[in-house]
Amino acid sequence: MPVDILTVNNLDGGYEVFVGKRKVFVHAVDNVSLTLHENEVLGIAGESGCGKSTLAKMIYGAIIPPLVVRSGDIYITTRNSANLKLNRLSIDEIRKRIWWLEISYIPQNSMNVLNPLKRIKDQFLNVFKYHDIEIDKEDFMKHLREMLNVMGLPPEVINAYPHQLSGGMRQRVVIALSLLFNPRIVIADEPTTAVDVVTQRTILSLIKGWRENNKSSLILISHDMSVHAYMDDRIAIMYAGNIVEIGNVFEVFKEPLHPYTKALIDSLIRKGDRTIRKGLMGQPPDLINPPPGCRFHPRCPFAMDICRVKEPPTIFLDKDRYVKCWLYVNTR
Ligand SMILES: Nc1ncnc2c1ncn2[C@@H]1O[C@H](COP(=O)(O)OP(=O)(O)OP(=O)(O)O)[C@@H](O)[C@H]1O
Repeated sequence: MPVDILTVNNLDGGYEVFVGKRKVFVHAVDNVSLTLHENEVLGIAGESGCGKSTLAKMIYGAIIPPLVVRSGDIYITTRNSANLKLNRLSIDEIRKRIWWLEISYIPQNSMNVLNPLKRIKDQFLNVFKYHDIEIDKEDFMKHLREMLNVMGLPPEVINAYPHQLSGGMRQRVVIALSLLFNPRIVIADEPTTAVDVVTQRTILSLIKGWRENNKSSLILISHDMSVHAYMDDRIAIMYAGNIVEIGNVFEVFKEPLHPYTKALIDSLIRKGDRTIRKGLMGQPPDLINPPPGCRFHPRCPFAMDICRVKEPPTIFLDKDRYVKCWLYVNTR
């Protein structure tokens, strides 16, 4: 039985913003529940704007206005086996006890987060200072060289400034920084979208290798289904703030249940196939005013009357596989 190290229960939230003088709520994460197992890659897939990054920020505890969490709980089991309710901790406790040590976050476009005025070694040193961790200079340099090596970077990078490195190298430096203290959980938000495909493959392989060696868990956010096919153990499919399907990646690719999952998989280009892939018709809904019933119904080729008025229930096939769709009610 896999051990759950992170549990998200009915998490709900979004952005409180003004449209003109009117305050509105962008409901980006709608009642999401999921678990993350020890030593696994859980992918989160879905079109741009479906709430993947918002969910990641909420799990990480980076709740900065206008983002608000309206309800739900997040539990984490730390490396010393403490069970913590993350959303009960103050931001200071999260900073000191959780970030970098238990959970690291690689944000979107992270190659741009490095301080342009500081050499790479000083950026690593800052993380030690931030956590009040004293380290002998020689041990620090040794650890730094090791971390850069894990990410396939030469030792010369230590003394470089960010502008002296290519985009792919900066990206790998940021990933090495996030792995500095061997966190139990890494959340990587589109870690390779800003780099070319060859660099993308290299970076994904390096992350994969590091994770397998350290037996850490990875939440991997990407809109690219081929990245998920390569990296994931389980995959969660997100649509308009909901997780509409979750399951073992092989099972989901072999037998997708939700019509949205089917559409995402059908849009993948396959070797030797020269036909133009049909994209999914229509646009994701406005999350200020999402459609009633199933949020996917306006684009769903199988929509029934009930889908237009009532939110579908979550149907569990087993503990780790569920689908949120009326098509499966009374049929399984
Ligand atoms: N700071 C913000 N203020 C208001 N709305 C926001 C903010 N950030 C994101 N949103 C909205 O929240 C919704 C979910 O966005 P989110 O970035 O989480 O989606 P995503 O699936 O990660 O997409 P992408 O991959 O394009 O970032 C979108 O409608 C987006 O416009």
